[in-house]
Parts: sequence; C-alpha cells; structure tokens
Amino acid sequence: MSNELARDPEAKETASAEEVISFDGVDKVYGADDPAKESVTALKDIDLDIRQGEFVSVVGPSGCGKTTLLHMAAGLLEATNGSVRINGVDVQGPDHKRKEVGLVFQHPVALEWRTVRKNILLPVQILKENGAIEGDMDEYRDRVDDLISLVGLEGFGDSYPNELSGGMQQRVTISQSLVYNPSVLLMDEPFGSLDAMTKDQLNVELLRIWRETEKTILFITHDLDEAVFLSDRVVVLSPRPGEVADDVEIDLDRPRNEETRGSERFVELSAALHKNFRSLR
Ligand SMILES: Nc1ncnc2c1ncn2[C@@H]1O[C@H](COP(=O)(O)OP(=O)(O)OP(=O)(O)O)[C@@H](O)[C@H]1O
Repeated sequence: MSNELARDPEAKETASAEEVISFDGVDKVYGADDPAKESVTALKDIDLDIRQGEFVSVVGPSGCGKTTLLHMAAGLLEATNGSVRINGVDVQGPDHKRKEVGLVFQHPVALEWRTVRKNILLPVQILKENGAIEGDMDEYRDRVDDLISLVGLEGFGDSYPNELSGGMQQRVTISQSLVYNPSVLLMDEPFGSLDAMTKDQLNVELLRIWRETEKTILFITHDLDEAVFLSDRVVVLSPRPGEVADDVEIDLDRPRNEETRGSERFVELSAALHKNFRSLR
C-alpha cells in the first residue's frame, strides 16, 4: 500500500511520550455550572493511557459514559476535572491540533448530493477553511484515490451515498476520518447499525487498515466479542458514574481473521469478559 497513508512521521516526533491518548484524573459532570439543572456525574477519576499504535476498546453498561469519554478525547467536550491529552498536548489548549484526530460515528455522515470521492474530501475542505490544515488540494485528491482502494471501494468513487449499502457507507466514513492523516482514530460504535455478517467482515478489514496505516485507535462498542476480536486491551467501565473497573489485555495472535473467533483463547477471553461484565450490575 502507499506509504502516504501510514502514520504522519511528524506526529511521532511531537509525541513527548509513548502515550498518544492520556486521560489523567478526569471527571465529567454534566450541568455542573447550571444551578437550575440537576447535575449528572458521567465519569469519575478516569486514568487511562493509550500507547502509540495500540487498539483499545472501551465497553460498559449503557449510560456509563463511553461516548462522553470519546467526545472528551476529540475535544468536543471539556473535562470538569483533570486533563485529556493527545500526543502530549491538552485537547482544550491552544496548541491542540484538530488534524491529529479522526472521528467515526455510528451513522455515516456522507452528504447525499456529493459523490463518494467528494464526500471523502469534505473534512479536508472544512479543516482547510478553519485553518487547521495546509497544503495543496491536489495532494489530498491523490490521497482520496489511495483511500478508496484501501477501504475496498474501487469503482465507486463517482457513486452517490444512496447507491451504496450501509457497510459501504461506513467505509466512506472511515476514509473521511483518514483523509487528513490523523495519528488517532476515535470510533464510536462504527458498526453498531450493521448486520452481523457485514460487521464481522468490516472488523477484519478495520484490522487490516489499522495495520497498514499504523494509527492509534480508541474504539467504543456494546459488543464484547467485537472488543475482544479487535483489541490489544479492553477497558471496562463501571455503571454510571463510569470508572475504570478493569483493563484486560487481549493476547490473541495477530493478524486476526475469521478463524480467530473460533479459537480456544478467543472463547476463553470472551467468556471471562462476559462474566466480568455481569458482575458489574
Ligand atoms: N448533554 C448531556 N447533558 C446531561 N447529561 C448527559 C448529557 N450527555 C450525556 N449525559 C448523561 O451522561 C451519562 C453518560 O452518557 P454517555 O452517552 O456518555 O453514555 P454511554 O455509555 O455512551 O451510553 P450508551 O451506551 O447508552 O450509548 C448518561 O447518564 C447520560 O444521560
């Protein structure tokens, strides 16, 4: 694959430590500064470090603060206490570079009147308008073609979103998050609305894309088996207020494929995680 899509070498240099995503003593209280509303403590005392090139999933009961955690890493929400850093830089500070972070949400965000190619280019146009990235558009147009082939959408660059299946639309979303070459991908249940077969297939493909692009990934999911299949570590949050209840190393060999799901070790790890999860209630 093209080296163009691998991790930005500049990002490696700017990371002061191996930790690429760091939560340090983070609390999130919604409504803390609005006396008219009852406050909700979503997350409490989160310490979590994700190292260069790691794939870490976060699981936990509904409402425990998974999306809140991800939105804080994206700089979309401010921590009430503590700090969140990407590549050693506070995401709320003036030195934070928005281009360091790619976001993938559960539902595709493609605009129906733009072709696949133009949709993939959209984040670049937005970031360029905001002054967050520089460089020539032609450079990014070439990159779009590399991405279309990386995510398996060859031949669909001139199609419109309504001509694509749900799985293909999520491939577009993944390309959108990679187009400006962030060092970090934050993924919030990206395959949650897909059927089981498409989800399994995209899981395998995501691992290939991760391997080829060398990104650091923070992945939110409700699906414990998906978390085991994908991750180096699975972080378990307690019921709200979410605290880190467990941080489980997943020692399955890589590369992983469909056979991995049938392996003895996968079944063991999955069973242990399900048991751990039940004990939280
Ligand atoms: N803007 C908000 N204002 C007030 N409370 C909020 C807000 N957003 C989220 N919450 C509350 O914070 C808690 C954590 O929400 P969050 O969406 O992060 O959980 P989650 O683990 O992602 O949930 P789910 O698994 O159901 O998607 C919930 O109790 C939710 O009601």
